[in-house]
Amino acid sequence: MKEWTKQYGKVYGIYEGLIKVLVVSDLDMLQELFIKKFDYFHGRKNLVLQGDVDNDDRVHVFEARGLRWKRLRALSNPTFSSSALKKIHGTVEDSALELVRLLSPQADRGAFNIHVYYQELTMDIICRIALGQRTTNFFNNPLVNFVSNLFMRSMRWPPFLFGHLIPPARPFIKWTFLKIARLFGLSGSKIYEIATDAVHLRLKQREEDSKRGIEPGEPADFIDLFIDAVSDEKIEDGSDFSKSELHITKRLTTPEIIAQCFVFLLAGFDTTANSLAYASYLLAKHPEKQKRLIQEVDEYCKGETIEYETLGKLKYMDCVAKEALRLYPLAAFASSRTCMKDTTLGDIEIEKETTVVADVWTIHRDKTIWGADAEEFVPERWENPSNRHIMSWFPFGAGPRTCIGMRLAYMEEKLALAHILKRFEIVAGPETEKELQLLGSTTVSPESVTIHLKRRE
Ligand code: HEM
Repeated sequence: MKEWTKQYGKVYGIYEGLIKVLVVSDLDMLQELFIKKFDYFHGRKNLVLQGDVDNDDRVHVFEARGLRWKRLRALSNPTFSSSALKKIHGTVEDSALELVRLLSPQADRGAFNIHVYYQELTMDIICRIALGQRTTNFFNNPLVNFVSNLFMRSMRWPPFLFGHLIPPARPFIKWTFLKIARLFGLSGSKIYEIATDAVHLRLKQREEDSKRGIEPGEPADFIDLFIDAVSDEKIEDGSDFSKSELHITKRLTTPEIIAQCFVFLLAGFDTTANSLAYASYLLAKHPEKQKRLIQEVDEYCKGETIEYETLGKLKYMDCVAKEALRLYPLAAFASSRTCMKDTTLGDIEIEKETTVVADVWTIHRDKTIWGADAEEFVPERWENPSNRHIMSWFPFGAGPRTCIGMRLAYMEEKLALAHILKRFEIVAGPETEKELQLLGSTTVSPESVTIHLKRRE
C-alpha cells in the first residue's frame, strides 16, 4: 500500500475482488471518516470469515456494527475502566515478574529472540484476565501456537482469497471452513473450543452455586464481567444506525460472551507482544535512549513491585511506547471503515458498502508531518505538546470505535519493560537484525528480535 500511495497519492481506489476500496492518507478526510461522519461509517472492513454480523448469534464487538456494536461496546467498556484495570494490575504484574524470572537464565549469555517471551507473557495475561486461567502458564499454553498461526495466515490463502473475490460466497466459505477446521483441529476452531468450554464451565459453576444459595462474589475475569454485564446506556431502535434486525437486549447472550472472550484473546495477545518486541528492538539499537529510560525507572520504581499509580509517572516510558508505535503501527489493518449509507468524504462521493482504509504506515513516517527525522527513533518528539493534526498518529485507530484495550496494552507494556530494565540492559549484538523482517497480514509482527540481556550491576 505504501508503494501505491507513493505512486497514486493521498486518495485512490482499488478493487478487492468485487469490493470497492478507497485508500486514504489525507488527514482531514480521515478525521471526517473516523470522527465527524461516524454515523455513516460505523462498520469496520469485513473480515472474510465473518458471516452475517447483524444477525448471526456469535458476533463480537470488533466485527459488529450499528446498534449491536453500540450495545456490545457499552457492555464491554467497563471491563477496561481505570477501576477495572487497577483490579487486574496485580495479575498483570505477577505475569511480568514470571517473565523476568524466565528471562534471567538468558542474561550475560548468547543472543536470543525476545519476541517469543513477549508472546508467552501477553497470552498468559489475557488467559488469566479473560479466560479464567488461575496461575501463570508460560511455555505450556497451546493457545500461543494456535493464535500465532491464525495471525500469520496470509490473506492470499485460497479460502480467504476466494472470500475476498466473491463476498456473497462468504457464508458458504465460512460454513465449509468451520466444518473443515473442526474436522482437522485447525487453530481457529481450537481457540473457539477453548473459549466455549471456559464460558460453559463458568455458567455451570454459577448455576450450581446459585442452587446452593452462594451469591456470585467479585468478578474473577472477563467471563464474570460479561455474565454480569448490564449497560446503563440507553440504546433504542430507530437511531441513525443500521435498521437491520436489532439485538436490543441489554445483557449479552451466551454466544456473544463466547465471541467476546474469543476476540479479546486474539486482540490482546499479538498486538501487545509485538509492541513490546518493537520497543525492545529500538531500545537495543539506541543505548542512549535506553539509558535515559533506565534512569527514569530507577527513580520511580524502587520497590519489588510497581504501583498502578507509579505507571502514570513514567513519562519517558510513554514517549518510548508512542514512538515505537509510530514507527511500527502493527494493527493498522483494523483502522478501516465500511460506508453504511451513501455520502461524501471531502468532495468524493462514496457509495454504501464501499470500504475505506487508512494508510497508517505512510502517515506515521511522513516527513511533511514528522520532519526530516521521520524515519528515526526519537522519543523526545513526544515531550512537548505540539499542534500536529489529530490524525497524524493513530496506532489505536480513532473516534468512537478506537481500540478498547489501549490502556490495558500500555499497562502491560510499562510493567513488563520497567521490571526488565530494573534488572537488565537490552543490548544489540552482531546477531541483532539490521532491519526487522516484517510478517503477517492482520497484524504486522517482527520475524524475530534477537538481542542480548546484560545483568545490571
Ligand atoms: C499495542 C497494542 C494494541 C494495538 C496497537 C491495537 C490497535 C487497534 C486498532 C488500530 C483498532 C481499530 C480501531 C479503530 O477502528 O478505530 C483496535 C480495535 C480493537 N482492539 Fe486493539 N490494539 C491493541 C491492544 C488491544 C488489547 C490489549 C485488546 C483487548 C484485550 C484490544 C482489543 C480491541 C478491540 C475489542 C477492538 C475493537 C473495538 C471496536 O470495534 O469497538 N486491543 N485495536
